[in-house]
Amino acid sequence: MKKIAVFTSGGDSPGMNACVRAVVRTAIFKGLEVYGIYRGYEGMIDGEIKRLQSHSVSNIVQRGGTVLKSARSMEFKTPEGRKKAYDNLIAHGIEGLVAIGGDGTFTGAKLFFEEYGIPTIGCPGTIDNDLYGTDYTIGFDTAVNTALEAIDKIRDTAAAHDRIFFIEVMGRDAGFIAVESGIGGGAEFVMVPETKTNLDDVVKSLKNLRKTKSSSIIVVAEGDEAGNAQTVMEKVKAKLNDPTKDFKVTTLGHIQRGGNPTARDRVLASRCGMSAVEGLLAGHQFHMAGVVNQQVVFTPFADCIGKTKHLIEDHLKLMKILSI
Ligand SMILES: Nc1ncnc2c1ncn2[C@@H]1O[C@H](COP(=O)(O)OP(=O)(O)OP(=O)(O)O)[C@@H](O)[C@H]1O
Ligand SMILES: O=P(O)(O)OC[C@H]1O[C@](O)(CO)[C@@H](O)[C@@H]1O
Repeated sequence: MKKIAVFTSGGDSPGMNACVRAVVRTAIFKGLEVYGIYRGYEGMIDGEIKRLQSHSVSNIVQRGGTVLKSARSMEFKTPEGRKKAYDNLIAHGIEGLVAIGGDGTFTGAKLFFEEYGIPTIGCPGTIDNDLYGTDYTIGFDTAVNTALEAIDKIRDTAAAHDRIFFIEVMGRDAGFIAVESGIGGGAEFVMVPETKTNLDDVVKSLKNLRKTKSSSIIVVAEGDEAGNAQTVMEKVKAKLNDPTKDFKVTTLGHIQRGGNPTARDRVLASRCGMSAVEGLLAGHQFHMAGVVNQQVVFTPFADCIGKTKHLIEDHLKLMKILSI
């Protein structure tokens, strides 16, 4: 293998740049030519492919977002789009790919490999942490810390005004950000898509808490089956039916996706990037390079997207015990 390309796809996540840098520098170290594909699969289809040198990735390890840009490409979901992408890769002589993204990115990569046979290694780049085959995804730690900082600040107002705050964090299908920011931020309740929320329990717990605490923080993952933070707040407010209580909703939104990556994310990203190139050279073809129990592990895309990564049981237990 002489020429490889790297791209970032799906939602950007802090640490993607550190990962790109590691891919580029490892590839050069190993004597390979390395190319950057801009705007994910969209750029693969449009032929936005440029040779990268070591200096192309200088001064990016500390930056959020992605210098290669990202996109959600509808065209890549079509056979015609994928054929165009393949033709562009062949025109550039690219023999291997490193895809940095989440489960959607790996779903596309698996299909593309099955159709065209270009070896592809994935790096887990998503703030959601919802990928099987790695303990943590690149960007998750930064996102949790951003959410935590916001929760700490909101708590000041909640306490000063005796308010009940519903704080919405990201996670369409996964509650990892909600649970870890909830534990770290001392939330009274966390609502996540993985477990069914009984709103009567929330109300009961708020009533009990009122005897000892005058303010409360409830962290709601955006994909909770009971609804988003606004919907949940309205339902709980109606059930609690206490006009003396002041309810507020804060949606943290995309602030969680940006910012300088934490040390943990930079190290994880660098390690996954290096391992992806080593994996390609070792003959892996449709695997994600993740880190499990401190060790690099190559997991087939089919498992990364097909198997469920469960929330840590102890974290859920902690939420119950610590919020009394
Ligand atoms: N079934 C599929 N077939 C082909 N390509 C796909 C498929 N699913 C996703 N993709 C491609 O992968 C891209 C990235 O997927 P998606 O937008 O779901 O983000 P992601 O990788 O899951 O990241 P995040 O977790 O941050 O949202 C899609 O825009 C699309 O181009
Ligand atoms: O920026 P977009 O495309 O609206 O995507 C938002 C989604 O992306 C994520 O940040 C990562 O998958 C989710 O948590 C969130 O629901």
